[in-house]
Amino acid sequence: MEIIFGRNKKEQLEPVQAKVTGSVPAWLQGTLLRNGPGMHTVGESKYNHWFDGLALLHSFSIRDGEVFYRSKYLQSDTYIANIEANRIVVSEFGTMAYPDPCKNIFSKAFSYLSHTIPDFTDNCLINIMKCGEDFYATTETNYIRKIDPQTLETLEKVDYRKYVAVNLATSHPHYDEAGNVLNMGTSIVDKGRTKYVIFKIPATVPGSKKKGKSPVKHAEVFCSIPSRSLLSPSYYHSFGVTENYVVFLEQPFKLDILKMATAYMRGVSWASCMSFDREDKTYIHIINQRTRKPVPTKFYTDPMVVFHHVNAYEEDGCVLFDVIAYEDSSLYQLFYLANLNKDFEEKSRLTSVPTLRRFAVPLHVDKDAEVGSNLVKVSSTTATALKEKDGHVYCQPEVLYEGLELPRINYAYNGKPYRYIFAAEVQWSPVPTKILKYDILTKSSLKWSEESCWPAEPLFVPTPGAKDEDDGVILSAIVSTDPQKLPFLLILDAKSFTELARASVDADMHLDLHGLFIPDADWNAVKQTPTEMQEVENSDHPTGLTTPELSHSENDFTAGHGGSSL
Ligand SMILES: CC1=C(/C=C/C(C)=C/C=C/C(C)=C/C=O)C(C)(C)CCC1
Ligand SMILES: [Fe+2]
Repeated sequence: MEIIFGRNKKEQLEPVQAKVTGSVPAWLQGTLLRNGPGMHTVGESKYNHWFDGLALLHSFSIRDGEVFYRSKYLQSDTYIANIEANRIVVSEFGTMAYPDPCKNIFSKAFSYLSHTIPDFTDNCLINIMKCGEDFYATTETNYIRKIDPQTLETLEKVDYRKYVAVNLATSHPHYDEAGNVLNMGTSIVDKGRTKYVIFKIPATVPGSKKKGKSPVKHAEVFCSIPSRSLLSPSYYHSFGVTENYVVFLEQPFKLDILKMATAYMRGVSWASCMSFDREDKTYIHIINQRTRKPVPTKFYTDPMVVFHHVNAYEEDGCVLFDVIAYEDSSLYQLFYLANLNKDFEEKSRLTSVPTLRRFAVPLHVDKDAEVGSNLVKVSSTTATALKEKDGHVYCQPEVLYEGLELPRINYAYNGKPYRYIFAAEVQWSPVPTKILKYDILTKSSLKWSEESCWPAEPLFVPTPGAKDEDDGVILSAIVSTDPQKLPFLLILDAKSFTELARASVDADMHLDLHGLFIPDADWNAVKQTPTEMQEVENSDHPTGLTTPELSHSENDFTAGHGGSSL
C-alpha cells in the first residue's frame, strides 16, 4: 500500500481542471478545502507513522459545473527546516527527530535541557478551522497555521499558548451559529495543575477588518476541568456539544507526562508516551454552558477509546451523545508505516471494530431512585444509566452500527436531535472502502463503493433552502489503488446516495483526513457591501441559521463535528 500511504505526493501548484462526468448541481459553488499527510520521506530519513507526514493542503473549486484542483504543502517551520536540512529534524507523533546529527550522549543531554518542555511541531496536517474570516490548518499541538483558502499559501504561525494556557488542542473545534469557535486543549506544563481547558474564539472582534486583528488573539478560557491524574491526563481527539452542555470523555487512553518530559533524551516518540489502561474507566464529564461547571454527578462507562464524537443533544432530561468507539488503542498502532506495506491486508487487522455507540446521561439524578435502577427515561434509546450505591452513575451504551469512521453530519443539526450520519465504512482494516449513510431512526443504511476506490471522509453540503436533514450532497475525494484510475471528487445525492457527478483529476492526490466546504457566498461576503451581503443571505441560504447582524462568512459553512450555541 506504499502507493497510497508511504509515497511522497507531488503538489499541484497550478490549478488543474478536472474532467467532469455527470452533472454538478448548479447551486454547488464553492471550495472544498482539505488537509492530510502527503510526504513521509525527506532525503534519506523516513517518518515512522502515517500521522507524521508533512501537511499537504488540497482544494476542489467548484464553479458553474466545473471543478479545479490544486494542492500545496503547508510551508510550516517544520516543513522548511526539514527541506533545508534534507532530513527530518522536527519530531512528530510517531517519530522523534534531532536538529543536529551529533548523537553523542553529552550533546543529547544538553539539548534535553532545552527540551524538557518540548516545543511541538507546527506541521498542521489534520484539519482546517475557520475563525472569523480566517482559515487555519490545525493539528493537536499548541500551533496552528493561518492559510489562504484560495491560493493555499501558508501565512502566520499562531501559538495558542499566547492566549490560553494549553500545550495541546484538538483539531475538531465546534462552532456556534454565529461562527464562534469552541475548542478544548490540555495544559500539561504545570504538573501540579494538569487540566483540560475549554476555550472560545470569537468570530468577530471589534475593528477586525483592520489588519492584525486576529480573532485568535481574543481567545478566552470558557472553563477548565482538572485532570483526574496530574501526571497522566487523557488523550482526546474531539468532544461533543449540545445546546446547553459540553460532553468531554476522560478516557483511559492517556499521555504520560513524565515519559514525555524524557522522550527527547531517551530517543523515543511522543506516541510511545501514550497508553491505554484497560483496567480503568471512562469518565463522562457534562459541562453546563450556563454555569461553566461540570454536572456534579460522577458518570462513567467501561474503558474505551474514542477519536470522533458524532453529535450530541438533549432529550427528556438526558444528554444523548454518539461516538465512534474502540475497545482499545490499536488504531494508532496500525498506522505505523511499517504495517502499511505489502502484507497490509494480513498485518493491519484492527483488534476492535469502530462502533457507533449512543450514550444517555441523566442530567438530574433523583436522590430517592433505587440503587441499580435505570435513570434513563428516554424511549428512543436502549442506552442505560444505572444508579450505584455511592451515587455514581454507570452508563451503558446502545450499539447502533459496527464498522464506521470519519463521521460527518448535516452541520445545522449539530447539538440538536438528528437522524443521519455520513461516514466511511471500515471493518477490520483501518482503510475505508465504502461511503455510508446511516439512518438512526430506521437503523438502515445506504452505501457507495467502487472497485479499488478508497474514499475520504464524506462531507455533507446542504442544498440552499434545504427542508429535510438530508437535502444536499456528499463530497468525497477518492483515491485509487489502481494506477490506471485517476483520483476523483465524488458528488453523491445525500438523500438517495446516487452519484450525481465525479470530477477526475490528473494529479497526484493523497488520502486526506479532514476539511471543510466554503460556499462561494463566503468569498463574496468579504468583498461585498453590507446591503449586497444581505441580498445574498436572503436569496441563497434561507436555512434559518443567519441572524441579520452576521455576515455569511461568519455563520454559513460546512465544518466538521458540529457546533451549537455556546
Ligand atoms: C505531535 C504530537 C501529538 C500529535 C498527535 C497527532 C498528530 C494525532 C493525530 C490523530 C489523528 C489523525 C487521528 C484520527 O483519528 C500528540 C500526541 C498530541 C502529543 C504531542 C505531540
Ligand atoms: Fe479526526
